[in-house]
Amino acid sequence: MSIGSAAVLQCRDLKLSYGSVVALDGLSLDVEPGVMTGFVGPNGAGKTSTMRIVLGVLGPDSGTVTWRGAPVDADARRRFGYMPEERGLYPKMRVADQLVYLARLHGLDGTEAQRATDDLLDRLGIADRADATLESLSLGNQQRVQLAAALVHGPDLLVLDEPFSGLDPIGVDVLASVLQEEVARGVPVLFSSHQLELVERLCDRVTIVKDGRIVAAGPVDELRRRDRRRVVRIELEGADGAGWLAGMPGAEVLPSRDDEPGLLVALDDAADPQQLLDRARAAGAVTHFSIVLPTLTELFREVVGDGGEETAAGAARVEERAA
Ligand SMILES: Nc1ncnc2c1ncn2[C@@H]1O[C@H](COP(=O)(O)OP(=O)(O)OP(=O)(O)O)[C@@H](O)[C@H]1O
Repeated sequence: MSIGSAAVLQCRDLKLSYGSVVALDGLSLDVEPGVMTGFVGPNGAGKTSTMRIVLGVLGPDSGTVTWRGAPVDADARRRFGYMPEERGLYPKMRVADQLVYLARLHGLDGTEAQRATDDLLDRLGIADRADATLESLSLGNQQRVQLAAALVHGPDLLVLDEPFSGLDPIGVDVLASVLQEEVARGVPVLFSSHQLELVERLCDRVTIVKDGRIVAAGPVDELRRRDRRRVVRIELEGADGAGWLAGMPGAEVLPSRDDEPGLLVALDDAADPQQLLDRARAAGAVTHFSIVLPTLTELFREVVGDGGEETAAGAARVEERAA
């Protein structure tokens, strides 16, 4: 995996078990300044556990977390912004009041706290809800307040557990642009998500976790380019479906993509694109044949899929090449 020397936050060899359940199995993770890092993986892979350890909500069984080269202590953590999965603001308290309260807990004086609150509610498009109780807001607007709570003290690092879940496209855009502003100020952002198209669109880097270990990490485009599989896009006249591909070794038909018409076929190391073209020609008139990059979703399916040894080997190769 890629271990960047510029990383400000470094998790090394984190191990954590809940009783007999191994949640983290030697997980190492880097977060660099001014970089948006997507933290993705299947349900139960260990994302929330990692984030809780970074924020000191949980202690690991072993392993270290350092911030700017030193072990993370309470002072450093006060400078972190965290949006936990379990959310946890006060439902009956007015939105602005609780943001001011949280900012003051983090050491801002009354004027600064009020200014930061007004500014954030404005940036997040909910200034008109400042005097409403949290519970009276729609879920999407409550989520915006949760992000405001993570940001109100001007943190040095943002760690966000599924900040986009349940948001409509406008809510996604609002949150995304606020996060991009933070990244532009140099604040590293680490967020978990199952919305891989969104991660691909927003993130500079992605870290993929499976079974408590990182299986791929690096710049999104680099991981896509370095995937061991080639994805071929074929347009074929005179043949329906993909029956003509049946039995070709190392070839797998992928789900269609909105932005790429035709048939998408992933070829592994052993498969020969020339053989694919020959077969296509035998089946009909080939009007298009090109190599396209896999999407993050396709890459994710490959490295975390339940394909047994072959998939694990593929994951190791992606990891190796990203190093
Ligand atoms: N409090 C707990 N007690 C027992 N097991 C737990 C506890 N919290 C998490 N686990 C287990 O630890 C593993 C990692 O869970 P974790 O919540 O970190 O994964 P995740 O990647 O955040 O999952 P998701 O995408 O579903 O939120 C899972 O097997 C989970 O069932």
